[in-house]
Amino acid sequence: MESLQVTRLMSCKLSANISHKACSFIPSRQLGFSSLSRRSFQNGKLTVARSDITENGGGFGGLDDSSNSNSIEEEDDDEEEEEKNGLMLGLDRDDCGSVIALHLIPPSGEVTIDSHQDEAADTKGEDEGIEEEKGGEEEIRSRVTYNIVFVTAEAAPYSKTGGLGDVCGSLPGVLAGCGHRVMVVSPRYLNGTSADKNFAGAYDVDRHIKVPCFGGEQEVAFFHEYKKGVDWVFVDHPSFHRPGNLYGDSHGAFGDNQFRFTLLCHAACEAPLVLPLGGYTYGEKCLFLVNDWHAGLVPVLLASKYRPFGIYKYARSILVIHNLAHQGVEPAASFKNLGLPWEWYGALEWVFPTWARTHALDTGEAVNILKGAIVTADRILTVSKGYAWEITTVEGGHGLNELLSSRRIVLNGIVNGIDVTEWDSSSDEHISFHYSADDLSGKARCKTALQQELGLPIRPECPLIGFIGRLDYQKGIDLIRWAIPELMEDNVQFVMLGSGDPLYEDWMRAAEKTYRDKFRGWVGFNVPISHRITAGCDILLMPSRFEPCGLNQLYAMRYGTVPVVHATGGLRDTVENFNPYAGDGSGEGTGWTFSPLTKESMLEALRTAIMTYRDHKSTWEALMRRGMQRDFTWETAAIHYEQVFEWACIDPPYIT
Ligand SMILES: Nc1ncnc2c1ncn2[C@@H]1O[C@H](COP(=O)(O)OP(=O)(O)O[C@H]2O[C@H](CO)[C@@H](O)[C@H](O)[C@H]2O)[C@@H](O)[C@H]1O
Repeated sequence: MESLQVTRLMSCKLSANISHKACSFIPSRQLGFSSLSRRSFQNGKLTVARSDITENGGGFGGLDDSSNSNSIEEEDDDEEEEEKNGLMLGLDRDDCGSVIALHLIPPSGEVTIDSHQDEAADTKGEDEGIEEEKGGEEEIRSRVTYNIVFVTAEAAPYSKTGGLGDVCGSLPGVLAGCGHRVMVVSPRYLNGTSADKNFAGAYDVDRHIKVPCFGGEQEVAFFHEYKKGVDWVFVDHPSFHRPGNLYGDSHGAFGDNQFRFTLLCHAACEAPLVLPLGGYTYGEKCLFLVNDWHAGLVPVLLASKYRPFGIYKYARSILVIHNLAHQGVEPAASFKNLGLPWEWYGALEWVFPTWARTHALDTGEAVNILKGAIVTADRILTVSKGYAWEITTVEGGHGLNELLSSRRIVLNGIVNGIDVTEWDSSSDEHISFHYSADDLSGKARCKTALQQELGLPIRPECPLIGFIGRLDYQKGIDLIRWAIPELMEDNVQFVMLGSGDPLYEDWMRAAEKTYRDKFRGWVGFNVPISHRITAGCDILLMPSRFEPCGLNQLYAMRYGTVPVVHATGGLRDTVENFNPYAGDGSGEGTGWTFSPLTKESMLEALRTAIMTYRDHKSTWEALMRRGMQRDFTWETAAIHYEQVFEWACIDPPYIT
């Protein structure tokens, strides 16, 4: 297939009926123009401007007005002139007869034709934007760009309870920087606190749709903000407006989370079709990045509700698993609420093992949304290679290991990147003193500032250990709790920041009273404090039971804070265990990894780290510097993501 470079923008004007209603089982028809078409609505007419073309000769005669409701008019004299000289080669239509692409050639001879054929261009087809770069002498490299739609329950800074928010807040911008068109669809949460102002820059795009689910038609609206090259789309519905955090409040998880995230998924499937962002829709040839169970209905909807009617034939979905422990499991009877055809029950069907049932008459039947995503997504990603393997094992599979093993061929792990602008010790707005690998003096000052802020004795020489994270079984908080009495006998200080399980919140408050000179437990979610702890501590402890990737150890290394972590998942992949004998005796590694997950092995690793900190200053500084110099940028991770995008598009859709 030949790929082309376009140097001229063509525009033509289409009038079209743009009213849209979310489809129930007969999808509404829509115009899904190919990836680089631009659309805007003026005076009730749809203006289309395309910046890409396909190669060949021909004329405007390719457009057959009689066969669809669209008509093309010339816009003004200049454009008339362009159109006279330019060429329209024809139209692509979907099975419903809707126009999904125009084949145009610009008027002047400004098209360059690349006869280079590569695998991606061969398989991608002409709907993808393809840029060429000329490098070296004769080398020609093609670059495929995609219309990417992230679907996620969190995206920082708009919404965040943990690492999912970090990833979906930063990766989209990096992919946009690589030339992709990127939309992020997430809920518009309002909880009556100052956090609501995060959404102040997003405006109602005046496209209300009715989602057929939960026994009726639920009306949702879309808000939009274009920032950092990304279309941030927020699904608005009263169920996203309530006190508490994103998923629950002090009484526990919200009882209607299945409803709320069903709305998100239906709305996310409609967004590329109905939202004229920047004047033109994404169209149906897009790549959905479906994050965790909250977004898990998206690939099921593509397969069951859209593709049978010819919509999203060329779309692909990639399920990104950030945490397999949360699967969106609800009673089987709730299936009827999800807005899926009955015959798709099997995709979500889930039967609890006998031992997990509540009573003798309990059949254990349930629906499992993440399972539905695993069996319908085109590809599956997790956030580290180690975790990609772990979830195929009985120990790490949370009951889905066999299913995931059966899809091993499309399962990959890519270690998360971090936002190196937000997490930069030389410019971080949340810390009082700045530093870098070349000049670490600011770090010592951050430590004393933190001790002062927390009301701990200011002791520069005393090892300061930190923990930041959700107070959850996953994070191994119970292990810290057991170890604290012993650890507090040592000459150390310990600070914890976290919220979650009230049991551990209460324990942190109590421990602070017991060990007044050594322990601080900050209960709550506080981003500036998390930066100050990361900068001010000497050691960051992460005894996670399992950890798909983990971000805090990456932030810690970047800030010269040495991680001590349980050797699991992404922690094992990213923290290189210190080896004092390697590197001709100068040592190698960026921290300590311990295993098994016991109080004893954790304390042993911590004590080795403390001893190194106290007695081997130069070795310690070398450890800090090696961590600070590691590349955890999203730019590196994005290259791997692009590879997976390419693979996703090479294969036909998994469910056709
Ligand atoms: N009380 C608090 N105050 C301020 N900030 C707080 C905080 N508690 C947590 N955070 C912040 O939330 C983020 C947590 O990220 P993690 O990757 O460690 O965990 P999480 O388990 O949420 O994410 C899941 O998804 C991510 C992303 O893929 C995976 O890395 C991870 O392994 C997986 O469990 C960090 O930015 C951290 O600083």
